[in-house]
Amino acid sequence: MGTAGACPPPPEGRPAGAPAEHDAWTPAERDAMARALDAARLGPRGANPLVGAAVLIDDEIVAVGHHRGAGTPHAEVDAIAAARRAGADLTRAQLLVTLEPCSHTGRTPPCTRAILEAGIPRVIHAIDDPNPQAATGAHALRSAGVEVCSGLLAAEATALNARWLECARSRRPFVTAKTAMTLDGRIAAADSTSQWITGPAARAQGHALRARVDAILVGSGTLAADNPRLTARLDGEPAAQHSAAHQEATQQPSAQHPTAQQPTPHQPLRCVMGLRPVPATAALRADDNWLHLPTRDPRQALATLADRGVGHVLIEGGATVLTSFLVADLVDELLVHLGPLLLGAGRSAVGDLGVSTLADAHRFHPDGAPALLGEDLVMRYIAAPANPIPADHR
Ligand SMILES: NC(=O)C1=CN([C@@H]2O[C@H](COP(=O)(O)OP(=O)(O)OC[C@H]3O[C@@H](n4cnc5c(N)ncnc54)[C@H](OP(=O)(O)O)[C@@H]3O)[C@@H](O)[C@H]2O)C=CC1
Ligand SMILES: Nc1c(N[C@@H]2O[C@H](COP(=O)(O)O)[C@@H](O)[C@H]2O)[nH]c(=O)[nH]c1=O
Repeated sequence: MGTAGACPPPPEGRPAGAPAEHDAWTPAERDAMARALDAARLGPRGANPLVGAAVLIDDEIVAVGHHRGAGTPHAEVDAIAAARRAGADLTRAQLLVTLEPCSHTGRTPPCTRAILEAGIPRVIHAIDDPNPQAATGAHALRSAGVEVCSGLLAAEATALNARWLECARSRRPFVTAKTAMTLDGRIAAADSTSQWITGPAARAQGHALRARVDAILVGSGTLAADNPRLTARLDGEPAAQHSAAHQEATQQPSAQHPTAQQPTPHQPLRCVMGLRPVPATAALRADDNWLHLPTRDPRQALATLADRGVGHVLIEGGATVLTSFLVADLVDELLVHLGPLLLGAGRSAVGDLGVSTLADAHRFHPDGAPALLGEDLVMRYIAAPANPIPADHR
């Protein structure tokens, strides 16, 4: 546990998420927060932030936990459970967590309750929670007699969730864009055929993603060309060659569920964006869980989705719609599924971004290792906060 006086001043008055590093943290506290950040990275991107936690007793990390996505235990609860399994005496522990513990009941009970029930006397969180519903956690813990400090590795914690924090600030859904392209960057042949560029294993991962987002969006061009169903289905073969971390992050269907064409329990809201009316015969009208967004403005589309309670939307294309979200810097996460074929002509995955010189390129950072699913390469990228260009690429 940190020495008396090592706790930085209470964070009141500091804007949510603002870094406030302090030089009085012990090396063990720093190590534990670094482990919590590493654990956080294992979680899936989306409507929820990436959060990790570590339990420290006598300068020893006795347990680490992280959040695995909506509806699953929060990082604090995960770490506390792991500490209990290890037989740790939590009344002597400090809990280090990358985001302020929540004090509200969402899909899971408040983390403050779990901390108080465990009898943990000291909590260090890296950054404050910008969600007004959850942001009273530090106050609630202090009121109950827990010592609460914040600001340790705050810059790293802010960077980890930069795009999520931006979504929270601007009250818009987190945007994942997925595109299945050929080796020469085409998403459809000259005659508009595109099914299928990627194989069953990569498509199965696409369906697993559909099954965890709140909404899926395509443009009216894709609707006209493909008449897609846009449902989440466990079709395709289970993937054989990808890491456990990748499997967890994407909630890849396991080898035990190779069922063909079976709808998953959660279905996303199926959305089509564009001014054209949605034909009465469109497959996505199969039930009421669909929405026409009669706009070409991506911000307008996201505002409408936010009003409908959508926290995570998947943009599946086509190129025109994807380009409009990229131009507006509204793609937080980009998934590229690369099929081993060449077309030489046809629809490019991305249209004109208004970039005329390399220095203005939209840059993304790899988010985990690429995975080979069947014969397709699946790559995950995260957008930089404001697409800064690394110095060595200038
Ligand atoms: N391989 C893959 O991963 C995918 C491939 N595809 C393929 O892509 C092709 C379709 O791509 P694309 O033609 O680009 O179609 P889009 O699906 O991007 O739809 C474009 C249409 O959407 C409307 N629209 C919505 N927002 C905007 C905007 N910001 N600016 C301009 N128009 C907008 C316009 O129609 P309106 O007049 O209604 O406003 C426009 O014509 C098909 O061949 C399909 O098979 C599609 C998805 C994924
Ligand atoms: N062509 C292509 C994809 N295309 C996407 O899948 C949609 C069809 O969805 P559904 O009708 O529900 O099966 C299509 O309109 C487009 O959004 N996806 C991929 O993973 N790989 C591919 O090669």
